[in-house]
Amino acid sequence: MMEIMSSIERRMAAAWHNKYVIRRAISTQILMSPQSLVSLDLPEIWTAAADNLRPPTSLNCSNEQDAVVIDGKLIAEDIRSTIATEVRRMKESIGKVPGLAVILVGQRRDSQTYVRNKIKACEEAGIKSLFHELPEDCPEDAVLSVVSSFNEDPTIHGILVQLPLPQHLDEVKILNALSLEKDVDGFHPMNMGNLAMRGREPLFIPCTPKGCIELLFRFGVEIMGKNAVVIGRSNVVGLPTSLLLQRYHATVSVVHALTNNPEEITSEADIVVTAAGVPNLVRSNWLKPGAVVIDVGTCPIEDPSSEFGYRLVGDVCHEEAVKVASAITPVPGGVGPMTIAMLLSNTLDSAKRAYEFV
Ligand SMILES: NC(=O)C1=CN([C@@H]2O[C@H](COP(=O)(O)OP(=O)(O)OC[C@H]3O[C@@H](n4cnc5c(N)ncnc54)[C@H](OP(=O)(O)O)[C@@H]3O)[C@@H](O)[C@H]2O)C=CC1
Ligand SMILES: Nc1nc(=O)c2c([nH]1)NC[C@@H]1CN(c3ccc(C(=O)N[C@@H](CCC(=O)O)C(=O)O)cc3)C=[N+]21
Repeated sequence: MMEIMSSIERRMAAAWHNKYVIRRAISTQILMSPQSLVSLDLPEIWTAAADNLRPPTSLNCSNEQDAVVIDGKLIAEDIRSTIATEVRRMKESIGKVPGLAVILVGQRRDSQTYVRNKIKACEEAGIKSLFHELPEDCPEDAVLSVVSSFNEDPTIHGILVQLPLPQHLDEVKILNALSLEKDVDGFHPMNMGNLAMRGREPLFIPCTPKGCIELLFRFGVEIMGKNAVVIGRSNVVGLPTSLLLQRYHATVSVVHALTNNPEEITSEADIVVTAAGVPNLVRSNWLKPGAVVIDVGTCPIEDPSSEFGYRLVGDVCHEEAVKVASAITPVPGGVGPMTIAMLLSNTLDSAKRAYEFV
């Protein structure tokens, strides 16, 4: 294990160094023409930042026309199909496929939907999935024992404990029990710590932040030197997103529930990633004309006219923001599908690492 870790760390450190070597004057342009920078291999994702330095081929930083709506669903489908091809190649070459275990405690309807979507996405990509459901009132030891059995299972390369857990369970203890090499959510303190530290590289980048950055890459949004604001500072989304944006040399401000003048701070940003879970928090006066807006927020609100009596809305007042921003993600159909695609990507990376498959 130490040997694997140190070799990965060496490669990551080299990529980090390269980024500084290639650093050059920062352009004031934000939005470039759509281009694909996806890489399924973690180290390449880092070095892909270098491609961001390509001169922009088009620019749309004014509010003269409506924002480009970034179709996360379409991009996620494309990534999932690339993953499916890689999984097939792995199966044909070494007779193995990646495996993901999902643990769900309790019966929250939203969690059940997310878990179902994740399992379906695994099936479509040829990734083996194991689903373990536990009752709401199950003891902590029962969850720890399931985690431990997946830790020991060599056909499982990723373990996901669906959050939030019921109140009586110690989330920290349970997440700490996950094997570091199978922490495809990237929530283990060792992964998060390595994400935060210069010259270190995590084994996994948390899926939602990774999906947000991937969307920025795909749309040719330059990150280096830009002002970015992340609204929210949770361990799951806000914190790792701010760390990741810093890694790509944005100047990052974090806005949270106790921030004074959040709209003033946010209106300075070229890139806004919002993950507060507060519908319509971000109004048009929060946004600088031409800003790129990534809306992570996913809140169900009552809507008798929709099929299930509710619909999902983001943190951003979409109708207003499209008039000001240069690009924006919708909810649904923006970051959500990317989160799932990145989960599959992390699971594939993990299996490749385990089997030393390149
Ligand atoms: N699309 C996707 O794939 C995913 C979507 N989500 C969605 O993203 C949202 C955030 O999720 P998560 O990070 O887990 O949520 P948390 O509730 O853990 O964190 C919310 C964060 O937002 C901040 N916040 C709350 N209200 C305000 C406000 N009025 N102004 C500024 N900041 C505020 C909080 O600040 P403080 O720290 O001060 O309390 C906190 O840091 C939710 O809607 C969730 O459903 C989450 C994961 C994946
Ligand atoms: N250990 C863990 N890892 C997670 O990554 C994790 C978690 N727990 N707990 C909950 C949050 C939330 N989350 C989402 C995933 C997909 C969509 C998604 O696909 N959304 C669709 C809509 C889905 C629908 O119709 O309900 C969309 O935005 O288009 C949303 C949210 C992952 N999370």
